[in-house]
Amino acid sequence: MSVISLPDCLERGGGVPVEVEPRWRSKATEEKIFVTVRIRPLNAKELSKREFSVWECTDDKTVSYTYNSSERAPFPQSYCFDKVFGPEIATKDVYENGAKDVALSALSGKNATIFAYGQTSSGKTYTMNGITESATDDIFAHIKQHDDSVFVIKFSALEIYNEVASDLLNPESGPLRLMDDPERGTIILRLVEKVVEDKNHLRSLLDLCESHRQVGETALNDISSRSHQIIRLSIESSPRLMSDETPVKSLVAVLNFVDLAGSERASLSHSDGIRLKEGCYINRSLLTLSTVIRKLSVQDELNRGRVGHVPYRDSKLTRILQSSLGGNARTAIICTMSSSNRHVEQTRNTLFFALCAKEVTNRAQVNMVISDKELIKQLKREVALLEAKLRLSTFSLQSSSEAQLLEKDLQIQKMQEEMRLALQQRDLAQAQLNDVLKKVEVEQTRTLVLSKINAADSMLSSDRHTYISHSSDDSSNRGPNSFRYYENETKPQSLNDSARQPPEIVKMEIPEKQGTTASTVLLQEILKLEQVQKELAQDANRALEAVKKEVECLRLAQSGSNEEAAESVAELQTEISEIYGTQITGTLETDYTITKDLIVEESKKIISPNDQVHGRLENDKTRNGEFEDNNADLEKMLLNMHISMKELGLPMTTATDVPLSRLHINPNSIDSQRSSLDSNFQATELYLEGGLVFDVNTPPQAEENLRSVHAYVIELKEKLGKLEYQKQLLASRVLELEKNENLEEEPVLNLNISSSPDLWASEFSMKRKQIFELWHLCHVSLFHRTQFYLLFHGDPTDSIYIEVELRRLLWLKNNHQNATSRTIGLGRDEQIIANPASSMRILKRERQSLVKYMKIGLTVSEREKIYKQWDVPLDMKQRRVKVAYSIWTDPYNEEHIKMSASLVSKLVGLWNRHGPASKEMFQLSFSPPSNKKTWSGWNSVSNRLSFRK
Ligand SMILES: Nc1ncnc2c1ncn2[C@@H]1O[C@H](COP(=O)(O)OP(=O)(O)OP(=O)(O)O)[C@@H](O)[C@H]1O
Repeated sequence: MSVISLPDCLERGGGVPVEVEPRWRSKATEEKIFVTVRIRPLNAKELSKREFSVWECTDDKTVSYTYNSSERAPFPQSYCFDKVFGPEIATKDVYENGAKDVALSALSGKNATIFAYGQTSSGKTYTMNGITESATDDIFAHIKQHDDSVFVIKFSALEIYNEVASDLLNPESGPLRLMDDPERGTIILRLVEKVVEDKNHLRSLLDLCESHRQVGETALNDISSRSHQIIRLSIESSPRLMSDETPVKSLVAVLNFVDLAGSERASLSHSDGIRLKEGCYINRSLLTLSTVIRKLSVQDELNRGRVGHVPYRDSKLTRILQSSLGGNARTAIICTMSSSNRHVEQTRNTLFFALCAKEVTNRAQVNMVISDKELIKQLKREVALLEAKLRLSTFSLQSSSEAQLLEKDLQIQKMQEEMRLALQQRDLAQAQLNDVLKKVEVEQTRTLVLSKINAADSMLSSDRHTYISHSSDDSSNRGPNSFRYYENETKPQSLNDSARQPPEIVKMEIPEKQGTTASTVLLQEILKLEQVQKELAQDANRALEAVKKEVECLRLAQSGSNEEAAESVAELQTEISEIYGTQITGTLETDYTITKDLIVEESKKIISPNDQVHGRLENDKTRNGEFEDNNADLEKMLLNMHISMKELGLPMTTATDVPLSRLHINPNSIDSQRSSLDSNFQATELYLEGGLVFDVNTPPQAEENLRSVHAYVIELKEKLGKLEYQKQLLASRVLELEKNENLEEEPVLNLNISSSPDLWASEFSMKRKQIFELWHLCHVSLFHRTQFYLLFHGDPTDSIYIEVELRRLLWLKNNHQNATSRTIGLGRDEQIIANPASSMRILKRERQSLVKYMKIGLTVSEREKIYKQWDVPLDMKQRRVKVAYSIWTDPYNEEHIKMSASLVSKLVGLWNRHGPASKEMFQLSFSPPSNKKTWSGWNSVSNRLSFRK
């Protein structure tokens, strides 16, 4: 326990400490010195001398001079204080209202000082005795009420007489020495301090001190105090603990009761000698006190918060009361005064002192003494608190740094994002620029293509118009009876509708200007078209290869032994099947299935066991084994060839379906893609074989590819047409073999092909004229004539076809001459073509069809042009009938034949776009096969000829 106890003090310093140094103090509380004024009533002596009262309390805080008061008086007439007690106020009330609150502060650890100031005989001792008694009573009452705490009250007393401090409990100890301690203030050495046991003990001590105090008789006071007396109670309080426990902390405070000696005038007090000397010391010390108070008050007003020089050391009184005057204590001053008119001047001095004291500010603190252990704990807590504050500040600093780093990172990320967006914008701008450049390039290309197309369009305008008119005409115009040779008959039930539908032109219409369309879309479409063209070229190459092989088959069949030819043909046919086996997909497969059945059926008709021809062949077997084998090989070859051609897809399906199927193009997808094309391009069309329509605005390279493929397909079809015609040749060969059934040698086709081109040219011209005459005599189909005429122009490779046609016609002419007898044993077709009447009916029906086609397929101007060409008056009735019955009527007029073929081909769709009829521009197609033929030409193959609308 670090509480400085009395024994410790004695041992340590050999004296009695007048002040206990606390180890801990609370925050100071500033307050003014509590100043009150008490007016003593006139005593008997004063009354006897006819003195009278000139002061009175105008209220509880104001004392006023009441005698001859004048505004012109040099002194204030009224003085205000914290409290003013009149003559009738008891000391107890003065304590309660002017000292108790300050006195009891000592119980809560605050130093307290209560002293009385006034002239001699004004009632200071009288008042302070009562205050001390009341305070001690209250203190002990408090102790009694707070038994949870332990209180230690220590009593000490001293007086300052003639500026000598003496211990009132031990007056023989001599003058007390004062010592200044920087921390503890003024220490009174060897001052006896006694622990107060109880209230009585305290009273006895007080009595003891009173007995030791210096008093003397003066004129003003019989028992005049000639010294300044300081009664000090040191009060320590701590929580009550167990007996073996040491209190952790305690409150320590001192309570000073100061009874000053009264200022006096020697003239009034009649002091002399010792009394005068005492009076001088008293007045001097009081003057110092007044000076300190005045200094403190003035300094407090002018230099608030700053401590200037205060002459505490000028007197022992002020040195001892230093802490109570502007220091760590609560102070209450009771200024006593007599209301007698005789002491007005002294009273004014007292009031002036009181006014100054009222301005002095004290800073009282709670004084606490704590144990070393608790002190260590307290220090540790303070250290921990400081460390926490340090860490907090460090953390705040780090947090601030981290926050700054995070902010920098965010700024970097933001800048990076902005940079990325900027790059995107740059790329987008670059892409837009590229688009613009491409668009310009495409526009230039389009302009170039349009110029080319316009040039070509002038040539093709009539042709295109034909197609467009077919395509755009109201279906009612064509009607179910239009443009088919089987309309008037029962339609074949085995065919699906799509296979029997007239070929539709897939019109790739480019929408009119619809605003800006991305040029990239157009480029993509062009690339797609180029890809399609490549695929078409590949298919065409395969088709060419197959056709070559078929031609080789035929040639092998025409030369060498029959057995070797049959084997070679079989092998080649297998290869052809393999070539096309992987090409037919999608819709073509459906067509292929249907067509295949029809082919088989048709082939069976050709070589049917029930067929009369076949029957005759069967009979021939029995007569000639070699001929039997030969006929069988021929039949197989015919069948295989027919199947192969069907598998090619080109001749056995509609002209429109084949290319789309083989190109794997879905018309719907074309429409959808077409709709996305740039509307800036004018809607024009380029018609290709099979009804596929290509955009004429394709780039030059694409257009060139298209034309190349177009020509190639035409060539393929031409070759296929020749193959078909070869079949006719072989069929006629069969008939010829039947006719020459008595021949023992194998019927070998002797074609006598001229080796010299010049000889062949003249031979071709001669034989073709024969063919023209025979066509006319045998009433051969106009369509067949047209087809043959447009297909063969005298190439050396055409010799075989010319020869076959000529022999067939000769055979037919002979049959016509013996029509009645020769029809027996022939097939239905053969019976028809062998019958001149039937041929004539067929021919008439063809002419009637042409009349109808001229109305449907031609414009008025085109018809008028034809009328002029055929010398038909425009005002003539039935002009179309006249034309239809004029064509193919003069077998000896080359120009007439040329005009006839041109007109028929135009009407039925075999249009020659580039001037004179040529094989390249001849478009051969086959109508859907029919189980029940409604019309028959002069052979079964030509009967299937269909024409484009
Ligand atoms: N308020 C009072 N009511 C009645 N009598 C009083 C009062 N105050 C003082 N007296 C009487 O006046 C006389 C002088 O009082 P007291 O001794 O207390 O004065 P003092 O100021 O202490 O004088 P000194 O300074 O000379 O010691 C005493 O007889 C006292 O009983």
